[in-house]
Amino acid sequence: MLAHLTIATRESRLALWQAEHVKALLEQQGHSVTLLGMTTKGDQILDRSLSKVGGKGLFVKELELALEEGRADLAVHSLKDVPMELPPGFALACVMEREDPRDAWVSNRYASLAELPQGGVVGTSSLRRVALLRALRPDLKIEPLRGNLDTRLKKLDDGQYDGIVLAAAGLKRLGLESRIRTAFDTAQMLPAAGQGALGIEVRSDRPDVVQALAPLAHRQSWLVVSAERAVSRVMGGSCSMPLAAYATVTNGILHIQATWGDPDGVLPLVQAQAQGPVQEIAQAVALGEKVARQLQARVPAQAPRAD
Ligand SMILES: NCc1[nH]cc(CCC(=O)O)c1CC(=O)O
Repeated sequence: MLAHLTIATRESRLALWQAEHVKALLEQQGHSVTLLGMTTKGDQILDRSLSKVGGKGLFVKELELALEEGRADLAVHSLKDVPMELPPGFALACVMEREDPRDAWVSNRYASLAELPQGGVVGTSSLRRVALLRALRPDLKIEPLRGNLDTRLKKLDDGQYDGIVLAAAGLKRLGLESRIRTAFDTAQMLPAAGQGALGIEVRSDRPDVVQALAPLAHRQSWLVVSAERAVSRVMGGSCSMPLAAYATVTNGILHIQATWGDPDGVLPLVQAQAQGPVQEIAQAVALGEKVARQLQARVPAQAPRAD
């Protein structure tokens, strides 16, 4: 059944690109689609790190309100920004084909992190990136960097940093791939759960919208991000914890790796991995949970837990 659908979206250039992308795909299916742009708290608060002001949920609450009030039918999110547990009444209707999941080194001075001299200044506010960078290069000076992609690139170009780390997916979507000097190996900079994938949120009582979205779902991407998000969920994954989780599927076997970092940067990184056959989402989730339990068993008892 064809429908008129309204997409709630943030108004950053990346969020609008993603919403337009979904709009075009739904129009190809014969639906008519309009966008409803809105600003979220996460877009407004730029002077503090997300982990201090309330976490990932800050980017999705306003959009959920629009769904709840019937002003919109679906919300398009970078899955990385979507909390592990959605509030009651909401569901992830679909996960779309994943873009490049890697982190990218962006710099006007150095072609790679390896070329950066001792004590170089790197910009990032992601606790995961901070923990992984510290493990790779304990000499670096890591400075906070927030804002949307254009803001972050502007701050780099103003000369405040020798280099910054951004998700390759966002740069590629905005036609800024040329800014990527090197894409980090996933083994070196393990991506965040869901990085590079888009998720579409709906109200749980809208099977009609879920049905309209079915052709946009990408099965393999859904499997891998389900495993990754299970790691975060078990670990209590708020963004006040440096946590990386990355899964791939080859010949029906899902392989997942995860890394836990100490928020205070004192304890060494803890790593775990698992693999197994996957046909159903539940199997992917079980592998993610297994990796999370391995991590938990290896995190030193005195480690501060995220609150
Ligand atoms: N936290 C912000 C955010 N959310 C999604 C992306 C990039 C695109 C994606 O991962 O889908 C970014 C920017 C970044 O981390 O550099």
